[in-house]
Amino acid sequence: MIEPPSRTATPQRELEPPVRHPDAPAPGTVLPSHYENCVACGPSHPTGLRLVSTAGPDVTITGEFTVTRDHQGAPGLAHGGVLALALDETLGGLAWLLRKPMVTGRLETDYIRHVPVGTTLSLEARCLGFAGRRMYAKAVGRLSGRVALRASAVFVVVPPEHFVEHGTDMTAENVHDYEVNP
Ligand SMILES: CCCCC/C=C\C/C=C\C/C=C\C/C=C\CCCC(=O)SCCNC(=O)CCNC(=O)[C@H](O)C(C)(C)COP(=O)(O)OP(=O)(O)OC[C@H]1O[C@@H](n2cnc3c(N)ncnc32)[C@H](O)[C@@H]1OP(=O)(O)O
Repeated sequence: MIEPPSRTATPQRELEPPVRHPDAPAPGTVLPSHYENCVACGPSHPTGLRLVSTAGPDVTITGEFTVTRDHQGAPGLAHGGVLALALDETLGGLAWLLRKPMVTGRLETDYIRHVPVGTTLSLEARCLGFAGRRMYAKAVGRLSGRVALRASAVFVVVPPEHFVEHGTDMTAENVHDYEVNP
């Protein structure tokens, strides 16, 4: 089956420019984990990435995580799926600045350099803009300044009820809290 053009992470038309929400955390603010058991950012997850994100200027986010033995694919090297997780989380963090609930629709990843256990990956995500409910964004991951990963993504804006309907541990009440006081 041929995929419709809207499914690629490359915008097919001019995008609405992204607008940083007036209540977005100031640049330099370290963002709290959005869920304590999140495999990417949750402090309670026993083997998660414990990725820490920071608000950047405009509609950008930076993130950092240190690769441990829990994140291996080949011995001593990070698993590609784990690296995609780190990119997904950093890109998803753009929701803090846009203040819109959204889910990953598509994530295209280029693996450029291997990422060894013990190294710290520095990530950066930037919102390119919107086409209707679709949010387009790019991310890059660096090791000591050298590009190791690149990603392009489409996130889809969803109503807050999405997380109540499809998740567990979510009630209309705490989704509301999450929205107004994330
Ligand atoms: C709750 C309030 C929050 C407020 C926010 C405030 C603060 C933020 C706080 C915390 C957030 C911080 C950090 C987040 C960190 C990490 C985030 C991780 C994110 C994930 O890890 S999340 C899990 C993986 N993710 C899924 O579990 C999605 C499963 N999936 C679905 O739930 C549906 O599939 C859905 C909803 C995607 C669409 O379903 P739907 O029925 O609502 O809409 P529909 O199909 O009509 O698509 C509408 C338009 O999106 C286009 N579109 C759809 N799919 C596309 C695709 N794949 N590629 C390109 N474009 C796509 C269509 O082409 C159409 O575009 P158009 O209208 O222009 O034609």
